[in-house]
Amino acid sequence: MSLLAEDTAAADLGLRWKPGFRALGPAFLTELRPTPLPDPPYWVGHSEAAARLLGLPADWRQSEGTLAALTGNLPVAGTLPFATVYSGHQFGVWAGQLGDGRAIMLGETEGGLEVQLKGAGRTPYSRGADGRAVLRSSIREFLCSEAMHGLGIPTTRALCVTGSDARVYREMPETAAVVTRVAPSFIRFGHFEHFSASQRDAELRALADYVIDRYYPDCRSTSRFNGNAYAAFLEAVSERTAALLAQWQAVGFCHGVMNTDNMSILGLTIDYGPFQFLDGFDPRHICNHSDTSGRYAFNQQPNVAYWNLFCLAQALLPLIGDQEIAVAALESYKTVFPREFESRMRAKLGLAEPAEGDRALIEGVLKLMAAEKVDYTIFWRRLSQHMAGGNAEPVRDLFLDRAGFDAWLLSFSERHAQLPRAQAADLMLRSNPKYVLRNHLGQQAIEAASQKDFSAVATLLALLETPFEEHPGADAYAGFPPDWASTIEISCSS
Ligand SMILES: Nc1ncnc2c1ncn2[C@@H]1O[C@H](COP(=O)(O)OP(=O)(O)OP(=O)(O)O)[C@@H](O)[C@H]1O
Ligand SMILES: [Mg+2]
Repeated sequence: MSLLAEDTAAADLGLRWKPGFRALGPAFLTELRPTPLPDPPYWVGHSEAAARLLGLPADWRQSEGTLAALTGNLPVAGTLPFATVYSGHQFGVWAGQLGDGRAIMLGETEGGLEVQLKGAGRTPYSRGADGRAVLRSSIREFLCSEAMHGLGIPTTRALCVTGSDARVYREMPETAAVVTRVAPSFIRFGHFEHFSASQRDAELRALADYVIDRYYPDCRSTSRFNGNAYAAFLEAVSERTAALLAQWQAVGFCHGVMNTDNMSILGLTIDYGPFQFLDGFDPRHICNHSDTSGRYAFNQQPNVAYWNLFCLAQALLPLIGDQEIAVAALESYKTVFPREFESRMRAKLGLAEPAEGDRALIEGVLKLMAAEKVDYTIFWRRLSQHMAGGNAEPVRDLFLDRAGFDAWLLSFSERHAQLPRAQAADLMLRSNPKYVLRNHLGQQAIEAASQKDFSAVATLLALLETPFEEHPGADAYAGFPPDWASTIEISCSS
């Protein structure tokens, strides 16, 4: 019997729904409803861009029941919510079954977007935890999802955050919040690992076929790997992941929890927990306070992604059928990542076309920055402004080693000597954001929101949606982090 059969009231979001992932059947998910929060919900933040993406009506927040429905307090008309099962490797160790312990899928829209409520209550996969998310981590996830999109980086999106005064206990009492997330698919490497590790080959095949048919149809007609569609799929995921990692490294984004259950099969950034945009450039920066060994340090990320892809390859092995082919399907990661990374870094340097010596130019400036932990975002933006006609002094001022910087700047200028400066400046200003979601900015918005002032969430969102624009009057959001920023400790607790 339908879970909705007994509903007397449901909110109509004005969306049409289709079975999507749910059609895979009960081996993959458990149907259940979100658990209502005891205290009335309120809006904390919302993204009109995500609303347009979903095809919501212009007055979507005004329609009756929407706030309650997106907090999990009222069913959404036409949906049969569920939680999915996955497993994964956490911090390099097999963790066994995990699953959506607090993310509940409402369903998939006719437009092909899945909608999830993160923090909407316990599921059979909660493993003793409370199924909730706290306000601070929900604001961070909401803002960063939309910020990544603004930066042009593939990501799950966030429609809104709703809050409630309901208590949630972490290290201390906090309040609950729910993020409405949106993505073409929330399937992770861990979904494949789950069925492979438990030797359920039929389910593994059904899942792979579903993902290939929906998201990687070209793999069916591959001429590579003796026409092995599963190997072609693995290669395609490797390449998307490589391209994603290149973007993370170029923008200075540290994910913090690159477990295989937090790796999207579509190459999207997923699970915004202890992430951080670098302040000073420190390649070994560890953003997750719980990551004591530095497994997920900034400069480890490309290798970790490859390690995670290896886990995916292992999971797909029963389908691929040949170890050598599986390993071969991972190979392109090693060429796509450096190629994409160099291309992104060249764009940051205003270089549309490659030339010999570019790698040295990139490595040279990163080395100088690392030596003095120069602010990563500010450096690139000031360099862009210099290219756009500004004086070199503001860039120079970032370095104590003036001679070292001057030598680099000379080779940079020589590289640009024959190139049109306006075009280079334009490329740089489109590649080097002025605004990123630094920890302290998120923290200020969180502190205001916890006093029920949600204006800072909205202000930050507006800047982060178009981070390459100047936004006159908002320079305070583009400055150096205050001293207290380095004392912010963000851990897995969320
Ligand atoms: N408060 C909680 N209640 C129930 N399950 C939780 C809770 N926090 C984390 N989990 C579960 O623990 C596992 C690992 O958590 P992790 O922090 O990677 O994910 P998450 O932030 O909950 O969600 P997602 O990856 O969907 O963004 C997942 O199975 C997750 O659902
Ligand atoms: Mg997760």
